[in-house]
Amino acid sequence: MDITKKRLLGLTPTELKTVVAEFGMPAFTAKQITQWLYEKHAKSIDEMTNISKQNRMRLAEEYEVGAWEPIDCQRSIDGTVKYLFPVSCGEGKFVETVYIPDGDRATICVSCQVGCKMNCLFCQTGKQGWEGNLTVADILNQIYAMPEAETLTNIVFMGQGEPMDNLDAILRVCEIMTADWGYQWSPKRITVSSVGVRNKLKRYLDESDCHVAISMHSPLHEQRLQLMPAEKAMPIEETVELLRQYDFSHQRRCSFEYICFGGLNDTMEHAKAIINLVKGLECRVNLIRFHEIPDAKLPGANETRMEQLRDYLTQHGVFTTIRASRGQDIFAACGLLSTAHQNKKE
Ligand SMILES: C[S@@+](CC[C@H](N)C(=O)[O-])C[C@H]1O[C@@H](n2cnc3c(N)ncnc32)[C@H](O)[C@@H]1O
Ligand code: SF4
Repeated sequence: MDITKKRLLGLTPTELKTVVAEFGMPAFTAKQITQWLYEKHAKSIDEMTNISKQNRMRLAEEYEVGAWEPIDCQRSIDGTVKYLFPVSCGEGKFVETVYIPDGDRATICVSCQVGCKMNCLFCQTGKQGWEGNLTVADILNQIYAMPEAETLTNIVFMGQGEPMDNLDAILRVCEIMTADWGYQWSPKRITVSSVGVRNKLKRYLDESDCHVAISMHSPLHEQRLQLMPAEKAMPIEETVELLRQYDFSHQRRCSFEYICFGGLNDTMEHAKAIINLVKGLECRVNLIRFHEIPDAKLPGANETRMEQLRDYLTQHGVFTTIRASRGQDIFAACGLLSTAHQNKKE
């Protein structure tokens, strides 16, 4: 990691062509670098052995690959691993990234911001406040430099931050992950989660084929507003109305995340309102247990009511599952990520 150098990671073939042209190198060098980055996952310019030694040395004067290793990791008893990655959006800043193995699947939960502006009442990242947007290289690096990178089957943008608030970078990462010249992943393996942000969500839906997950948490305007200030700018009804304009009946999936707060948002009134809200939209609902955070006086999930909610919604045509809480013992579960402490320490 050399912060005085520019990073190749995150650049597209077109951008790499500009870079090599500036050095007076042949245009095909851009293709070679693209392959070293996104097919062979080289960690250093020196590994790019089909580029002449002299050109590698010239490139390395200004650039590095930019694969920055995690500086810390914590392991949960359930196999989940939480990494602490350095990022470039401000001195001494870090984000957390979670590796979640599950049978023959392995999911990475990626962060896109240091903290978050959205200030949801129940979220530890929200409590941190916003400290900066990650660059494309910072986001991609969490996948690139994760020790388990080769085993990954799925990516979820459900770590720190609101993806629609850093949309250019998110779209670029999705492009690199799915492009023929990139990782060549199917968009079906990537899910971007959002609270719903006006104009941005539409742009994401238009410009990407990856799945979308919307954090609903209440179908009722007043209650959602209390839990999530973002409801003011883009009410859940408007979000659903927008989603109705897209086709989720084939490859692309639309899901809603719903944290269960016992007695607060898991009643029959809520169940009926959810069914009414999503009527006619091809979607599924994921119920999540509330992972308690300090200073948020919200009730934990009631398991029985959660199961009743799941069954009622499913019986009424809204396929619903309960998401397993993973990595709770190392504060890696949904909504528990925060780097406020590490950032300050630095
Ligand atoms: C941390 S957010 C990041 C993605 C995006 N900002 C969003 O809100 O959808 C990922 C998911 O974690 C959920 N979450 C946040 N705080 C939580 C908590 N304390 N317990 C359980 N889930 C939580 C969010 O509502 C969201 O569905
Ligand atoms: S739940 Fe998502 S949008 Fe809300 S504060 Fe946390 S990270 Fe931000």
